[in-house]
Amino acid sequence: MSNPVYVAIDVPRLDAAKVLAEKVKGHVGGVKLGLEFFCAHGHHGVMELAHVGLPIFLDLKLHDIPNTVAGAMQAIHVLEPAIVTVHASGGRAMMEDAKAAAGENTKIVAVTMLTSLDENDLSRTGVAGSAHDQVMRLAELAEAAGLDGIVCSGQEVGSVHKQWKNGFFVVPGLRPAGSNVGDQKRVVTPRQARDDGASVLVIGRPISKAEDPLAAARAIEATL
Ligand SMILES: O=c1ccn([C@@H]2O[C@H](COP(=O)(O)O)[C@@H](O)[C@H]2O)c(=O)[nH]1
Repeated sequence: MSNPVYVAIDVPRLDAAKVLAEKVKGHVGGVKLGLEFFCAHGHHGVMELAHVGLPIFLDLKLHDIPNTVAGAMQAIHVLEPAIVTVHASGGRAMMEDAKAAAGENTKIVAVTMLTSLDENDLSRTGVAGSAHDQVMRLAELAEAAGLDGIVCSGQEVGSVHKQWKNGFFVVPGLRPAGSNVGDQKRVVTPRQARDDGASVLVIGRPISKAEDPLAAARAIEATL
């Protein structure tokens, strides 16, 4: 089985991003580039990181009207990302148009409820009910829109996996036992997420901020 860990490269400098990716590349399965990286370095930065030779996950969390999101998908087509994110709350038409505009080798996955949110945060946005129910509802919408899968926390991935048997599930908010959770609220260990059916494990600071990122990536790989 290939390594399910995608290392989140949330660092502002391109040279530091390349050094980190090169350092850990033997112990992760892919590289996740998000808003911080893409806003700073754009297409050029993604092409530079592609030289590392690992699949690229563009975590852009697109959320706009369908026509605009489809245009953004077409604009990143040339980068041949393995995975791209959109927000499920953008609605079914937006997700359908995103999928239609994507390259056939790119998986489109919908962010359901950010792992930095809990039920209090959800209720402040006007949504009553549990995180679990919100994730299940948006997963159903994403599946109906023809997406490949969703992003959810490890606390929900087991239930979603039972409902959507061949879905592709991206799980961030992962922390090796005893490590600092930071701004994440719905957290599990990488091993638990994998056992519950995660397809991709997104891990950022536990590797990127470790004193020795290579040792951290190796230690996480050994738990899987
Ligand atoms: O719900 C979500 C969606 C995306 N993310 C992204 O994953 C990484 C997690 O980084 P850590 O340092 O391991 O917390 C980060 O790039 C987020 O933008 C998420 O955390 N939760």
